[in-house]
Amino acid sequence: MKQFEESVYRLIVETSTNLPADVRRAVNRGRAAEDAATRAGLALTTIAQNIEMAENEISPICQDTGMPTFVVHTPVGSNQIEMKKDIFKAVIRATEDGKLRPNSVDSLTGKNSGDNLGPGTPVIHFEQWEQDNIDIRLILKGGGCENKNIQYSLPAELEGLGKAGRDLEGIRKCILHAVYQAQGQGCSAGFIGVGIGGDRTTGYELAKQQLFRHIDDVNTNPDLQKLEEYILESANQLGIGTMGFGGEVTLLGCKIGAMNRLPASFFVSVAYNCWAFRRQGALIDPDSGEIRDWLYESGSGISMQTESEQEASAAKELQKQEAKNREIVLQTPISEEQIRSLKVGDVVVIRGEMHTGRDALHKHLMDHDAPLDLNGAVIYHCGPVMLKDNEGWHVKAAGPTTSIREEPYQGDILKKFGIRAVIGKGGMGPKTLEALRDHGAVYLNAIGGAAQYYAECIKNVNGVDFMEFGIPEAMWHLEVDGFAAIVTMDSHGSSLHADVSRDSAAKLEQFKEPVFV
Ligand SMILES: O=C(O)C[C@H](O)C(=O)O
Ligand code: SF4
Repeated sequence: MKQFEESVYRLIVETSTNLPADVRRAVNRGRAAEDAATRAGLALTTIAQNIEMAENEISPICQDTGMPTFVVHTPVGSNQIEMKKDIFKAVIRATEDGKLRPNSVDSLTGKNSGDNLGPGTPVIHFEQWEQDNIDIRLILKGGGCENKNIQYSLPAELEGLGKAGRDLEGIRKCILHAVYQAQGQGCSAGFIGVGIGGDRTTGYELAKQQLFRHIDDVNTNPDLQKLEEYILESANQLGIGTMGFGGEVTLLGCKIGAMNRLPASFFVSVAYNCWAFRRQGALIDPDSGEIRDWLYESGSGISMQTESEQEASAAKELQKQEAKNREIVLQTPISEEQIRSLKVGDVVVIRGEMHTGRDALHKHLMDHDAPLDLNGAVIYHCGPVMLKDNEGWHVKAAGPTTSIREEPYQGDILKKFGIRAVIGKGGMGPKTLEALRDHGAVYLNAIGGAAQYYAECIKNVNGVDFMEFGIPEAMWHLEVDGFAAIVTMDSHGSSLHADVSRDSAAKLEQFKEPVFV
């Protein structure tokens, strides 16, 4: 099995950088259903562009390359111990090459192992089968969407939907509720895998197995097939939209599986996956270790440009120009006056220096000084993929992370350091909104997962602090130009996120009445 490690390496690179054909088609269907001139339409255009950039650059589609999870079927008699060693080696190499972000963090000390290895990471499931090939599949599911997974124990009382019993009706309500509670925070438009039954562990496992199904397959169980179709259609009426901006496209795929349960338990487990639905697989020759075939059609043949974009390049230029005219340039450091002139819906373009900061930094800044003056500064909720060579650090991928995690800290930190803008995704809560109003600051929503798109706006890495927090959590000082984002929370008390959340809660109630009786 000389080639096995190389084959696993190729599988990792392909998974991280080239979104497969079925996922691309689903995103394209979403684009066709959304009005291109809306905020959600704009977000989908950026997503489409980012998918092609990642493929061309052979760089991560999203900076969060997730929890590498391998599912391997091996012929009887294959040496799984050797395979595991090769998988580890391939993971280390892919991390060194910037195809995976170092994502394995000690839960007690916070120390990043730096190479994606550590207790419990990567995840590898082996299973024997009576076939000649090795079937190895990989999913890279990021942390933001993982945080939106949810498990229901029936019977339950669900917000907006009322009683959910131990039947298809109850299951239906749980799944709709799962999409609703994710809002835009898991980088909608998303895909969901649902596991009905099992125990708390196997229920989630079943849900994640569903994510390995082809998006266009048809469930062999007619009840579940109907439910899948119903959910896809109904979830898209919730009005959450891409990135939670509101709109027609909230869900791109729904796959449901069922297994037996204990008499006392009835779990419905939902695994939420962002649009950056990265999974691939290969059939491998058990003697040579070479790849015989890919298990999911490659995305390379599927263009992410709409027909009109391909045809009308002149019109596109005009559109671009118009968009440029509407944009507001924010040069850092930003004044309070400039911030006060902004309102929800404005598109801004940032020029100058911004500083990354996420969980570790926010906690630290609560009771420490900042390493530099942050008056008028922009904080970017981002954990980039970075590589170092003789010339210094380079950004390989740098999209936003879910901002709501910083809700306990953000308001205090804004005021303490005089920060004027926070960039992230998914929005923040009432405490931050109040601080934005009191202090004069804005929240800017960038497009989650568009890691190549934003990396291109970063012109220089000016420096870094807190490397001891690990690459994703360090405070990177980045020189940017043309970094576009949308004001979704302003300094006058308005929040697009609060509006969409309220509207979708009202829409959810429309699904209260029985459907499958
Ligand atoms: O960790 C990250 O970079 C992003 C994360 O996947 C998120 O969605 O918040
Ligand atoms: S940032 Fe968004 S696209 Fe990237 S892993 Fe997190 S949820 Fe997925």
